[in-house]
Amino acid sequence: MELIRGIHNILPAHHGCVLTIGNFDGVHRGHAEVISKLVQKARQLKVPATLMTFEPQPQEMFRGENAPARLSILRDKIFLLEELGIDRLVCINFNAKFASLPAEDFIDKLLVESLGVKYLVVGDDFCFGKQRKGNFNMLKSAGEQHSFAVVSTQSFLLGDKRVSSTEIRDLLAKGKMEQARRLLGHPFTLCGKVAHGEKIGRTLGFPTANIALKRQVSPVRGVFAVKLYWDNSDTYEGVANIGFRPTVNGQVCQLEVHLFDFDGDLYGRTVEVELVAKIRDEQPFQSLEALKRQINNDADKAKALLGCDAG
Ligand SMILES: Cc1cc2nc3c(=O)[nH]c(=O)nc-3n(C[C@H](O)[C@H](O)[C@H](O)COP(=O)(O)O)c2cc1C
Ligand SMILES: Nc1ncnc2c1ncn2[C@@H]1O[C@H](COP(=O)(O)OP(=O)(O)O)[C@@H](O)[C@H]1O
Repeated sequence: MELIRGIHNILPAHHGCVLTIGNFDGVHRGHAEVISKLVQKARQLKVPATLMTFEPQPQEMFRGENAPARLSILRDKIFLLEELGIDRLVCINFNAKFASLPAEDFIDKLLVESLGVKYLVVGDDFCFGKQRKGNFNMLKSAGEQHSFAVVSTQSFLLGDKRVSSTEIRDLLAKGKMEQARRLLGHPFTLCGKVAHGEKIGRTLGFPTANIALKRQVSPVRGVFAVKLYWDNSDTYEGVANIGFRPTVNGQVCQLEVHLFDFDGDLYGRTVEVELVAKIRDEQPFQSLEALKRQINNDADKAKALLGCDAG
């Protein structure tokens, strides 16, 4: 998959594509359905299947910390979109300048002149351009004028439930990991770099890799059975806490993972943590001793949930 970062990197050679536009947060089963149709059309028209997305996500630019917690960071999206057969990802830096681009310019300059769209798939509630004046009907008439088809995505249902990023966030917040996984079509993971912490973990007998979530707000909190891996590593199993660590007066929300059969050095490594099942909510403890006893318990539960050997 080719990654094009920023409008200025769209070259004349990129003219001609089938396109879909959106956040694709989580790259869930509804997204996968849209992408599969797009890829089919691309193969038929012999042009690249192209997806336009925004970084940060528009709500993050407009609402800052009040934006909903993300299901996937760009790195995860790239991986998942590539697996689904997207040939080109156009990632637009969503800043005040881009947000003020008039809807007509978005269509004429970007979609028609630069990208040479042959077929466009968007939700029929898709709004774009300055003051969000651009809409589906406007795209439809531009399509008639420049001879490209504009089709709307259908809601993808699992059972009687519409698969949406909001629904998945709700399931995750309630700790319903298996249901969330079903709607996502893949496990929910958090990704980040292992940083130095306060070195308390090892004194408790539970070294914990502290994984900085940077600006990512986690849609989940609490204690989980997890799997952890990086690049082409083996998969390690463990138990993790995501929260503020009230017992040691933590100030920022942090992901901490203790791995069961590991005694290496993880500092500086970018790791992916799959949250398999929730064990409990985070809570304050009277002493580190009490916390240690609880973590022991959590580790046993995690081992049972992951199907590891007891002990
Ligand atoms: C499985 C697990 C469960 C945890 N649960 C809690 C908890 O309920 N409350 C809390 O304050 N800290 C909890 N912690 C976080 C510990 O406070 C933290 O790992 C410890 O302070 C070590 O910090 P350090 O890695 O910076 O040395 C938990 C950690 C793990 C690994
Ligand atoms: N079983 C293990 N699980 C997690 N981290 C481990 C393990 N064994 C060794 N480590 C290493 O120890 C570090 C965590 O030790 P800890 O005392 O909690 O220090 P810190 O406060 O810096 O996280 C990890 O970042 C990792 O490099």
